[in-house]
Amino acid sequence: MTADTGSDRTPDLTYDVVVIGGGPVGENVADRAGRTGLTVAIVESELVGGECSYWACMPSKALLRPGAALAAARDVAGVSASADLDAAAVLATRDTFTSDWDDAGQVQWLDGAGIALLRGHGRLVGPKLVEVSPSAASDTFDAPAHLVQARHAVVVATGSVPVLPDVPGLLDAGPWGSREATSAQQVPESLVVLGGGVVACEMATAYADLGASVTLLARSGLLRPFEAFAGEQVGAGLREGGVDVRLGASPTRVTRHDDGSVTVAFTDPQGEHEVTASEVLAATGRVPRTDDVGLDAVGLTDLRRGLPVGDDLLVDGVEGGWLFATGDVTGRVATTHQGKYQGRVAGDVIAARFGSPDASGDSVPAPATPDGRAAADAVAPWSRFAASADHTAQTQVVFTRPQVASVGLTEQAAHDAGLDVRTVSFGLGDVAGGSLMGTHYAGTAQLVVDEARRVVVGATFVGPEAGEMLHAATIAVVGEVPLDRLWHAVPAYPTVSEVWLRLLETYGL
Ligand SMILES: Cc1cc2nc3c(=O)[nH]c(=O)nc-3n(C[C@H](O)[C@H](O)[C@H](O)COP(=O)(O)OP(=O)(O)OC[C@H]3O[C@@H](n4cnc5c(N)ncnc54)[C@H](O)[C@@H]3O)c2cc1C
Ligand SMILES: NC(=O)c1ccc[n+]([C@@H]2O[C@H](COP(=O)([O-])OP(=O)(O)OC[C@H]3O[C@@H](n4cnc5c(N)ncnc54)[C@H](O)[C@@H]3O)[C@@H](O)[C@H]2O)c1
Repeated sequence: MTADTGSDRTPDLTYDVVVIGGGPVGENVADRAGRTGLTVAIVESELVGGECSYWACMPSKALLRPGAALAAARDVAGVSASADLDAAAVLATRDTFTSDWDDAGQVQWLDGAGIALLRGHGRLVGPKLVEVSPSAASDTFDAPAHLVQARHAVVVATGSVPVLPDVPGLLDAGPWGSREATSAQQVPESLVVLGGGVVACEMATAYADLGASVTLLARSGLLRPFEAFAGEQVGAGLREGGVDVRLGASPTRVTRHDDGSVTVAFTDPQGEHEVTASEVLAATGRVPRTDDVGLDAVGLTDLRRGLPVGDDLLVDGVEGGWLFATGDVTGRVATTHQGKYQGRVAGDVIAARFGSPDASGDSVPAPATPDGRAAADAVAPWSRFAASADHTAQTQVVFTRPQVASVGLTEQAAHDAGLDVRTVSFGLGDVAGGSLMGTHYAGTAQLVVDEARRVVVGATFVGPEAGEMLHAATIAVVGEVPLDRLWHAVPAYPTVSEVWLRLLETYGL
């Protein structure tokens, strides 16, 4: 069903700001943009809360936590943790985290925040004009399309979609994607995982914990964008958990059999092989969701790498400074927390530029370019109107066993950026706090230090619950805290954080 398009049609509805996509990022933009009295509507074609709430972050972590807790308990001498996981109970708990795929709670939150919800598929049909047509997933499927006018700004927060590799037979085999892996109601007896990235490593861990026999086929190494030692330690952890990890393994054909099982043929440095399992999961990456959002209607094409934005989250090359993009669709971040950070920045820029004077007294510099940007030097980096952390301080935690937690630049990325860096590392099991955590507690902490400024520009922690150690490093990187001052941040004894002291001593302090 389509509406007449174009600016000659009278809009059915008008809001100051229209956000296309009600995932975690769109919700954050809407919330912040409304702070100075602007009216805001979110257009959502599926569930308010997006991928993260129902098929990504929350359900996947609910599947992973029981195995991590059990492994930690088993490693403590004197604790009797002989029980296995109760897979049915784990799946049932996961269902509570997704509210049984019902978004009523999030809709209630939107209501409370005064944000209008327009259920349906949003598509730009001209500058500041969004057509909202019924989507198959919405209960208004028979309703007519609406034309919605945005007085000031439209924000695209449509997320990303998975990519299926061009392997003969894979599409016909009806593979699982991350949605099926995070929402499965039964644990398959065996599972082949294609990919060596974050989804592959997390889901291989979860399904091995739940009792499936898992084979992971990674084209190269594991967790490639991270420091190499992270992938190596996660690979060792997966093998210890019973996963058959094959590196350098490229799938060549996938065949679904009449009995429901599936065979994956692959090559690796040793030759040609086959593995047959109950199910196959394609965890081979995602791309920004820029299709069917009407971006061509405002002159934007070739968006395979995402919607290009500046640090103010305004989309490059659109006149008038009204089109913003945030989250996965920008291609510059791929996690919920970094997308929500962008959402806060975009929301603040919109609120300050178009709303009543901000209670905080901050104001965003006036537009100075045709695409509505402030002059290049007018917005201070690290002000709340610039997503500066996108460049040098992105954080991520991979919830494998061991966990991988990182912030900022890897050693290689720092070299590529022309920095003269030195790395120091220390074993997590070699500090008193670590030894108390468990008999086999181990892991690695590494800092990447910019020698010219003597500040930390990157950090990676690999170990049990390493994610909880990350924020100290994030503060050091964002705050550009000199090592000589970090020396005075005294870690409590006996905690694993004492590794900070050991790292600084190793550096030479
Ligand atoms: C298995 C898995 C696990 C993950 N785990 C983590 C994790 O632990 N931590 C983390 O930080 N990140 C994690 N991520 C990444 C995280 O899910 C994404 O970065 C995050 O969801 C991006 O948020 P978003 O709002 O940009 O997009 P999304 O969450 O994808 O939301 C976009 C929303 O827009 C809607 N939409 C799209 N197009 C339209 C349209 N034209 N009209 C109307 N509505 C539209 C969609 O229905 C959706 O609701 C994980 C990803 C996967 C796949
Ligand atoms: N904890 C978290 O923060 C978290 C968890 C899950 C996902 N995510 C995010 O979601 C996004 C998607 O994750 P993902 O794991 O799908 O993507 P990814 O980009 O992390 O990994 C994709 C993997 O698929 C492999 N691959 C790609 N094409 C292939 C082909 N033709 N044949 C064989 N292998 C192929 C790649 O080599 C890589 O190992 C990522 O950006 C990730 O950061 C984050």
